[in-house]
Amino acid sequence: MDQLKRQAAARALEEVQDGMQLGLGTGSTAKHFVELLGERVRAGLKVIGVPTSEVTRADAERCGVPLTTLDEIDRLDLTVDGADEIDPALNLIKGGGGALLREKIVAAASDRMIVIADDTKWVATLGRFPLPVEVIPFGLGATRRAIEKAFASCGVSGQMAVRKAKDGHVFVTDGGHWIVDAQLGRIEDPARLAEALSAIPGVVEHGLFIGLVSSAVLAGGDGIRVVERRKPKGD
Ligand SMILES: O=C(CO)[C@H](O)[C@H](O)COP(=O)(O)O
Repeated sequence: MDQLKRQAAARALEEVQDGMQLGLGTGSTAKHFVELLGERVRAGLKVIGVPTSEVTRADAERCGVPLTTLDEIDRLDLTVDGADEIDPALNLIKGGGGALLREKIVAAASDRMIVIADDTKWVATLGRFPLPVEVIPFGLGATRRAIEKAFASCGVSGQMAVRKAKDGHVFVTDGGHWIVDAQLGRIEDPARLAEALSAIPGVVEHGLFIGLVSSAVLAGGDGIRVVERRKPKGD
């Protein structure tokens, strides 16, 4: 599986050109991309990256990839990131690694986003992977009830749990927030659900990435498949 992730990362690296400003994703697949990018940088490629998490920042620094922030620059040419699920419209569930907020800010600031994954992430309908919803700890009970209402209004329901870290304590995101993971099974209308969740005051962000991806690079036993989004981003 790790080999497939690296293959997908290597294919995405072919899209990187000298002088590009890049968004650097988070997770085990995105880590391969950062490592391979670092090899190219050490061989003379000139790029600058914006990391989507503190973990990716540390990886990029270790690999020698020069970094900047979205305060220093306005736009990114390309973001390369992983995903937990990818549907045929190239909508995603992200946030398994807990970096969904910065990942979405970076993706939204990018002209193009390439999602890289092994082909087990490809699904007909999003929802089997628990949907991460990043929340403010204050008033969590009220926020959870509002989330349940939003789910019901979109015809979905399922158990919700505050994410725990490996040490058993509540998982805290880079932004200091918590994550509620919702086991929904099937999300028939992810765009509608995304809108409903975004309207809740205690929800900082959610893991539905709608209309942000330009193309998906999927690595499987039969090789690499590149799926392009039908309409260019922004249209
Ligand atoms: O959204 C993410 C982190 O917030 C990751 O991209 C997603 O969890 C996929 O990770 P991996 O490549 O390790 O399977």
